[in-house]
Amino acid sequence: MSETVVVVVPDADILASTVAARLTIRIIDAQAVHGTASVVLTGGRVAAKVLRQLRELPAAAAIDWSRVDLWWGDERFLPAGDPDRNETQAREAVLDALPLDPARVHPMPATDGPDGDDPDVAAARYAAELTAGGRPLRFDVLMLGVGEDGHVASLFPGHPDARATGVTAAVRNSPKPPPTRITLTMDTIRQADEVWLVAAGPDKAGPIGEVLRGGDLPAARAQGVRKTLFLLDEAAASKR
Ligand SMILES: O=C1O[C@H](COP(=O)(O)O)[C@@H](O)[C@H](O)[C@H]1O
Repeated sequence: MSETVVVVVPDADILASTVAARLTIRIIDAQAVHGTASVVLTGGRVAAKVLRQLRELPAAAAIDWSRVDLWWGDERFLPAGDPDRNETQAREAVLDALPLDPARVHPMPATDGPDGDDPDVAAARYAAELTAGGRPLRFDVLMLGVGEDGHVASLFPGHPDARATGVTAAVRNSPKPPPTRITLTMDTIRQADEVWLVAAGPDKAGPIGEVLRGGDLPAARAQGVRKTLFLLDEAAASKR
């Protein structure tokens, strides 16, 4: 039975530092239990703040970064290095400064990658990477930002691609730019041990309130196998 916990802290800066601290401990604990840790990163403003905080956290020195697998929950389908790519933002925030094993860093394909600008083939390539060698879809922690409309990853409310099945999906005509994206499906998100929904600011209060009241938004269906954690600042939690 999955547990849902709501944590509210005063503001976005404190949220970023507490999420970074939780992530650090979660990775250390996962490595103690099974040697490695698998983390799914999200894009968006609060995610970048969380990653930047990792740079400042003394406890992060206890992580063996060479045994961390990094995946992404969604990606804006743009050329490699584009500043709007979630990967680029994560690299700039902290990844480029960490002693990661490049073979364990798994960005979603870019439009100038091996499949060109075909998002279906790129999404299929990522699904194959996720399941390579019969690897089970299991993540220690999967972080998600929450859009003003209640989207998570690139699963937008009412959008047909949000109902995609399989491991990953290509998204076209996204209501939020850029229009073409790659995303984990909801089925894949729900394979994570822990799902963390991280939201800050008054613009997130409406969807967060709706989700916590059991509304029918993608963010309401994003639940972990063991735990679903809402990590909010007071503004985002103000319409609970
Ligand atoms: O486009 C995206 O937006 C959401 C939310 O971003 P935010 O800046 O409002 O926090 C993000 O979770 C997603 O990964 C990203 O592709």
